[in-house]
Amino acid sequence: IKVVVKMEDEITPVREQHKFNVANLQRYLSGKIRAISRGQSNPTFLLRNHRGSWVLRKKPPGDLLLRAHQVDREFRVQEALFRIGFPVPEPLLYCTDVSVIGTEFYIMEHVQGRIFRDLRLPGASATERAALYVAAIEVLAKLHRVDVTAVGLDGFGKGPGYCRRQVSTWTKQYKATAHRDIPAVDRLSDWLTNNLPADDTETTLVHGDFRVDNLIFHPTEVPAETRVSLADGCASSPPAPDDLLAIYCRCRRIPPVVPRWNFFLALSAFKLAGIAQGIYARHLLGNASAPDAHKFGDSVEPLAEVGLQGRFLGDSVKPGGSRPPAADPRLFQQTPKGREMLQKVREFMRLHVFPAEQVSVCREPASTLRGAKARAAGLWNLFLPAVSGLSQLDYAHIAEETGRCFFAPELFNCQAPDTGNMEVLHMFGSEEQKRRWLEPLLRGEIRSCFCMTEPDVASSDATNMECSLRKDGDQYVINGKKWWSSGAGSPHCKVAIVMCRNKSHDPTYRHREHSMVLVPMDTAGVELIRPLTVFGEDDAIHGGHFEIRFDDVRVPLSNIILGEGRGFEIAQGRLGPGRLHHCMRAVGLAERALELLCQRAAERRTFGKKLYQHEVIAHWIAECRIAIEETRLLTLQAARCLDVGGGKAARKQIAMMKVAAGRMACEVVDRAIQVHGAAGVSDDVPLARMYAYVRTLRIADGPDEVHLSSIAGMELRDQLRRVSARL
Ligand SMILES: Cc1cc2nc3c(=O)[nH]c(=O)nc-3n(C[C@H](O)[C@H](O)[C@H](O)COP(=O)(O)OP(=O)(O)OC[C@H]3O[C@@H](n4cnc5c(N)ncnc54)[C@H](O)[C@@H]3O)c2cc1C
Repeated sequence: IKVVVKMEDEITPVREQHKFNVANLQRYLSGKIRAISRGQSNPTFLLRNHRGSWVLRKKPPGDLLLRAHQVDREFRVQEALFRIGFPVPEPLLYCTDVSVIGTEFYIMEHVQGRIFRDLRLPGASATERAALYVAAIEVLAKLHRVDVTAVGLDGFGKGPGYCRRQVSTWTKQYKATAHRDIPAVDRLSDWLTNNLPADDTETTLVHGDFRVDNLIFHPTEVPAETRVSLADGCASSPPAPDDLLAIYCRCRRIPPVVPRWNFFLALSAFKLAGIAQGIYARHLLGNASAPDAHKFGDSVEPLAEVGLQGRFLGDSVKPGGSRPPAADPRLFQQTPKGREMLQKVREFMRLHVFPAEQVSVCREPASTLRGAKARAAGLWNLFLPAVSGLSQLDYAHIAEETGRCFFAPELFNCQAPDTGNMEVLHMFGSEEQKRRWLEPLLRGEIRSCFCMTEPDVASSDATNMECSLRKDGDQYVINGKKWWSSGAGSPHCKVAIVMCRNKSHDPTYRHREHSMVLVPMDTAGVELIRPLTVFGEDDAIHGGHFEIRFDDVRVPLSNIILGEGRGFEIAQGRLGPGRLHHCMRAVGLAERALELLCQRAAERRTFGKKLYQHEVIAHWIAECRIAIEETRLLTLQAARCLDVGGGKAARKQIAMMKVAAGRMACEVVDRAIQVHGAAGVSDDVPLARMYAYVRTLRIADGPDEVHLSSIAGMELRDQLRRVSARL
């Protein structure tokens, strides 16, 4: 991200009133920069020749507002910031000789990148959008952290009293340009004057017009440090104001409290009203640069009204301080598209899924017909942000809904392990691998399985995996045994992603010995040995969990995903979203179990009372509700972290959610079973099957104990970092 003065995205002819003497400029620049002038439509100009391009910034022509357009100050600050590595374009020269082009000007590096004129950041994905907003806030905080004295700007500003000066300057500027009486502006000015913060002593560098469209973002990337630092902030898309404040405070290393927030909101609106009035006045004088300057006159009064509203907001806010972000339901709002899809999924479940479930209590396999209906309704592959356009947070709400019935995810082509495998292929697959496997998976034409766990080694430590990988000419040869390969028994399962190992005997290579390889299920040497049961049941709804032998299985070298030794990297990418989907489904399942519990407690009588009238049962109901809400918030928080910071940044939240969801769902279903008495363990209600499923959650995708150890490790690391940051 680079903080720069504004430039138009498109080069347009120089406006008549902005034209200057190009020959003079060329003469002046010869020996300094060789540049050819190509005008732009505002006081910032692109200079280009065969060697490169530069940017010229000058004062606008005509009578100017008091203390506005001080390009000499801009240049000086930019120089100071550039010296300390702050992301501004390199300032190159300043010309005070007004005879050259009519005003003072300076020239700086031309930075290439993305400028978003539309603050909704069209073209950026939901994840990227949130990250870009957060990056902007981080840069702002970084600017405010600059030590003015240390960068040589001591004495530059006027020191303490910033708020008082701001109110007075903007009042004067507004009055100098006002074309009619607007009482709201006067009232706002009076309120600000009479309500200045008592402690108005802080001095920092202030960018007078810090907005997203005054920033240049990297052409393609979001800064790596931004993605990582989002882990704690967990902003959504676009991030909520409280989130941005929390991130700002953290980056400035100040307590998460913003005193007199209402004053600053009102001041911002007042300044905007003043700016709008200034632009309109320049339009009346005929030297406005904005093409729609004539419209600004109409926005002055509404802006002042907004400022007056701002007075009534809380006197101070504590982003992430007075209340944890997770407690604010706005943090987990879906995008409009996400809400629309959730509604559609709910309606689909009501019309096509729940009625089918009653035919054969949660056991009816997903019918092709219902799957086709879901697909026709556009409810297909919703789990994959790149395909569905939904964020993880959007999909988390949908996964909760589909979690209420065992076979529902399959109807929407959102069933594990295919979802994780599709994610792997989408993120890491070659074009050929995508064409051959991802596309038919996305169309729902084939199924897949994921072969990581092995019978002979403790697989919760993935470095133990033994299944071997050996190169032989233009082929890989795989030998080993896997088990718990879910879905492998389905007749539609056509491909396995197999975690294999190329042993190096060097302990430093432990995490670089494993690779993931695509193995078509019909390859010679792949043998399904036996299906495994879960609590004695075959659990065959998605094709069963199989033990598989790989005996001299040969595949082309091009079947490796990402490259040799990249298995762990892929596993990290795969497991984040997959775990999130499991957990949100567990929340939906727990909701369903609580529903059944309450129905039973309300209709069954023992010892002269309805079950719920026994206090112990009433308390169970309350405890289940609390546990579900807690887990949902934790899970949605993990979804937001994933959206904003990616899998690496969301690791701790994902691990916490994974442990909490399995435990919570087991507890809720167990209580529902208890309330049902013997019926609870029968097939008349889906609770026994629900229990079997949620109990496996505490083992599958890594047992609770392993996650607890890694949460503790990350927590200790974070705590120690905080301590060292304070020192
Ligand atoms: C229903 C179901 C579906 C599955 N689907 C798949 C699939 O599709 N593909 C696949 O590859 N695998 C699958 N698995 C396997 C699952 O991922 C593994 O069972 C899991 O990773 C644990 O490995 P393990 O069974 O070898 O347990 P082990 O590694 O032998 O661990 C046994 C126990 O040791 C304890 N333990 C382990 N490490 C620690 C520690 N650091 N601290 C304290 N205690 C510890 C834990 O209590 C753990 O439960 C599935 C499992 C189930 C139940």
